[in-house]
Amino acid sequence: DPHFPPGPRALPFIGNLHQLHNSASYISLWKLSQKYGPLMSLRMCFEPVLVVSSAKMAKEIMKTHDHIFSARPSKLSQQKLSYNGLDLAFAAYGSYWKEMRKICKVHLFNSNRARSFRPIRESEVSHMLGEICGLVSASQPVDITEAIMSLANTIISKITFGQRYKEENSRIQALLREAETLFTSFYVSDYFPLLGFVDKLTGLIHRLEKNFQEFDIFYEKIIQEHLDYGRSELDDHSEDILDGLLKLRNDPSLKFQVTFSHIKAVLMNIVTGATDNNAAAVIWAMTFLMKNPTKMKKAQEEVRGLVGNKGFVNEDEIQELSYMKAVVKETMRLQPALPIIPRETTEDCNLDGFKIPAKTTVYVNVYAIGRDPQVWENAQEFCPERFINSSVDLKGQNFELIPFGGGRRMCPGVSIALATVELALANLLYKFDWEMPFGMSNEDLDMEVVPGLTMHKKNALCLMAKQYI
Ligand code: HEM
Repeated sequence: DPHFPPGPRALPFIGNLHQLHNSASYISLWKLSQKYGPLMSLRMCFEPVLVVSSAKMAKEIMKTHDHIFSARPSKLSQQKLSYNGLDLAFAAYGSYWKEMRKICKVHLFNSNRARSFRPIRESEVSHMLGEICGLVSASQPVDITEAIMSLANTIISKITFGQRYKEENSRIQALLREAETLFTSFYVSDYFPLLGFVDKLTGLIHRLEKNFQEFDIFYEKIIQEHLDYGRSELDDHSEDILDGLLKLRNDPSLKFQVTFSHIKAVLMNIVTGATDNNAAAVIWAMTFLMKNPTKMKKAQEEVRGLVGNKGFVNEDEIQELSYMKAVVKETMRLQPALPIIPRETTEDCNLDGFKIPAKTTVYVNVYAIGRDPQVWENAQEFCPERFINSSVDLKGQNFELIPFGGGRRMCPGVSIALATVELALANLLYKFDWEMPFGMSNEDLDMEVVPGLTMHKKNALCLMAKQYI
């Protein structure tokens, strides 16, 4: 059809399932887009899918036609784990989502609140540095992956629930891993409703139900603890996100009554959306810097020059570290934590001369856009310098760099995320000199990715540290 963007041939029945649904689909789609162009059509079984792979087209759908491209495809696993779309991330686009988004923006993710978590971030980063110092004294290697995952977890759980998960930590970790797998599994019922029994036979439905129930018990317990202790009346503790959500239950100005299910659904978004993405950014940044020792040195000189012998980089100082911030942007350009953003059209739309029908699934390939040779010089190279004296930022206005998405559905947690990522990275660079473990060179460092929702480094990043200060 000449009205439709071009694309690779679809197979009978499954369509382009093999290209769209595999552990590195962002890479296979990026390669296909080099042949078929920045707007490409495929089929997921019988459903049409539009893949967007250039900054110019991302701007068309996230700015010019944002109101048409702001729905999300509705899939079984997401609906189940989001209490049937009572959350923000998977809610159907419409008045409910708008109100929920407003509530979250005003009450949960505003910049005042992001700032109020500063003491939590600073004390947890400091705690992590202490642990690493312990390993240094014992001449032990540092598992950066583990250190950063544990940091991201603790910070998000303290921000959200006001406490660590404590004894539940490993159980919550396992639940999160399982949720990630369930989010990215292929459900026959999503594409062939009449064959839904297949998902029962494979055990997926049972696993989904179990994961949902276990998370539900966990949220319920934490909610009860918050209510029982009358915590919100204690003035010596800063309000966590759950306190903020609980207060909304009796707010007459809201367009709907906030129930425990709404609250649990939003908690799910934060727990699954925030922790891993934050951690991945720091781990990849350290990996890139280890592979590029001159850039590592430059980043370390910047932070050490600024902070001197004070011993810790605080959040005011972070704002001065333009090279370190450029390292974060460059990392997110090359290894965006969420390489593909799913959207769906709500109406027919003309796009670049093509007709895109309503209810088309849209995949914005953030990974491909970050490597678009039309906008990025030496696109494959890790070069933070490209962001020095550049106005390109991560706030969703520069469509060549959209690791947090853009438009009305953009990530609302961007300030909370960057605050954690930058503080952790700056302190790792300031406090230690990093080397490969004995007998290894930086060429042995791989960039392999684990299949899943977040683009995680597959093999743990283990390094030797020498204390600088
Ligand atoms: C480095 C860390 C993070 C990255 C890379 C990231 C990335 C993203 C992306 C790409 C989207 C989809 C945006 C779109 O459709 O245009 C998104 C949505 C979302 N993110 Fe994040 N995120 C991060 C951290 C966080 C944090 C810390 C929170 C909460 C505290 C959060 C909460 C959400 C929510 C609730 C949505 C759904 C918004 C909606 O559909 O209206 N994220 N995120």
